[in-house]
Order: sequence, then structure tokens, then C-alpha cells
Amino acid sequence: MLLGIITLFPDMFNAITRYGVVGRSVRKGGLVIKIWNPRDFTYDQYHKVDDRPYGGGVGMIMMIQPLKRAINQAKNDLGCDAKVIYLSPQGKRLCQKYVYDLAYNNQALILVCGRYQGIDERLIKMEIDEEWSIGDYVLSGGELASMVLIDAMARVLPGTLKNRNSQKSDSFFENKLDCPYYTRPKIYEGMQVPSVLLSGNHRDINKWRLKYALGNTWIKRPDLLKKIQLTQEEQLLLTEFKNEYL
Ligand SMILES: CCN(CC)Cc1ccc(CNC(=O)c2csc3nc[nH]c(=O)c23)cc1
Repeated sequence: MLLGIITLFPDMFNAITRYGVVGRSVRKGGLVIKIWNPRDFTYDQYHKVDDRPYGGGVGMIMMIQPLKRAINQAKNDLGCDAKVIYLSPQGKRLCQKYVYDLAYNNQALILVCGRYQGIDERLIKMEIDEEWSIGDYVLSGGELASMVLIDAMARVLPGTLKNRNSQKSDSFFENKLDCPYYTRPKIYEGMQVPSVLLSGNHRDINKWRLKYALGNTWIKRPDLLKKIQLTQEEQLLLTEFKNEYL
């Protein structure tokens, strides 16, 4: 997948291009990330990229021209059918199913990261195909949101995660939270690991994990439970969990 990033802070993206599954995917070439800085597309001596908003108000707005030139350069380099996404507080709220859609339905994406109070509306009208937000809280710019999107897409792209089932087990893939996990030591300050996990009986272990994933979801994110149709077995397990819990 080809990713073009338009940002005033290119170095921020070292945080994902150098580490972890994204870093590996970039090194292996599964993910190609190219970055353009609008400041490099200014011709005035101060390399101006922002200006005061017409009509007054706090903060500054990113100007059209440097962004437009940077986006055009990215389109030329990545191919003109690249979809242009603007990360913005006004955007559609990102969740796992949209991560899949974006990762699987686009050969190339250009991610425009805003700073200050945002960008000139005319640039949005002219150049932006889709606006996306990562949640209802206020960040300082679009860079962290872009990195969240890139990390989530990299995990679902073929060849990124070693064992495919870890993607399958990414619980948001099935609208369920994870079950509890344990590792050595077997006993810590008197607290034991549930014995079924030490039994080696994988049928019982999977059953226990499904029961506690459902129980966890019922306790911590009941809203997710409303979205899924539980199987007969899952309903039984959840009832068992509730009876033990209450
Ligand atoms: C809340 C929007 N605006 C109110 C006047 C101001 C504003 C705040 C923060 C920003 C910078 N944020 C992003 O660029 C951003 C890009 S994606 C995103 N997702 C969640 N929250 C976010 O703040 C963002 C831009 C405008």
C-alpha cells in the first residue's frame, strides 16, 4: 500500500516507521510511506504556511497554496487515483470496519494533517475526498491521528502480521473484548493462574477464554454486546459467567 503524508512535522512519523509491525512492513516494502512538508512548497522568504482567519477569531488557519502544491506533488508521485483524506475533528469517527475498508479498497492514500485551528475550507472542497476523526477529544494536529490510522491499517494488510490468526484474534475484529491473559510466574503474591489454562486441554481453554471474553465485554463494554448476535453456546457461557459474577 502506498501512503503519502502531508505534514508540517515529518519527523513525528519516525514513531511508526522505525518500530513494530509498521516499521517491519515499511522495511519489507509492504507499506510505502512518503512524506511532503507544505513548508517546502512556499516561495516567500518566511515560508509562510498559515495566516489569520478572515472574520477574526483565535488561532491561525493553514493556507491553501502550500497544501495544494504538496498534495499535487504527492498525487504525481503516488499516482493520481490516490484518495485524499483529511484527518480532522469534524471527520467521520474511525472504527475497525472503516480501517478494513480504507486498507483494502485503496491502493494509495494521501493523508493531510492539519495544524493550528484547521485548513482553509476551499482546500477541503477542492482536494479532500474524505474527512476522518479518531475520536471526540481535541488533539494538537492530525499527525497522531494519521499514525493511529496507519498502524491500524498496517495490522490488517496481508503480510504485516506474522501469524494471521493474531489479526483474527484482534477482538475488535469480532466486536468482543479480550479474555484475561496470564504468564509466568504461576503464583504471584498468592494469586494463582486459573487452573484450566495450565491444563493443556485446548477445548476447555478455548471455552474458558470465550466465556471470559464475553463476561469482560458484558462488564466493560455492554454497548459492543448489543451489536452482535450471540450463538447458543455464547449465550450459555455468558449466563454461566453472570451467575458466577452476581
Ligand atoms: C474541536 C475543533 N476546533 C474547535 C474550535 C479546534 C481544533 C482543535 C484541534 C484541532 C487539531 N486536531 C486535529 O487535527 C485532528 C485530526 S483527526 C482528530 N481526531 C480527533 N481529534 C482531533 O483533534 C483531530 C483542530 C481544530
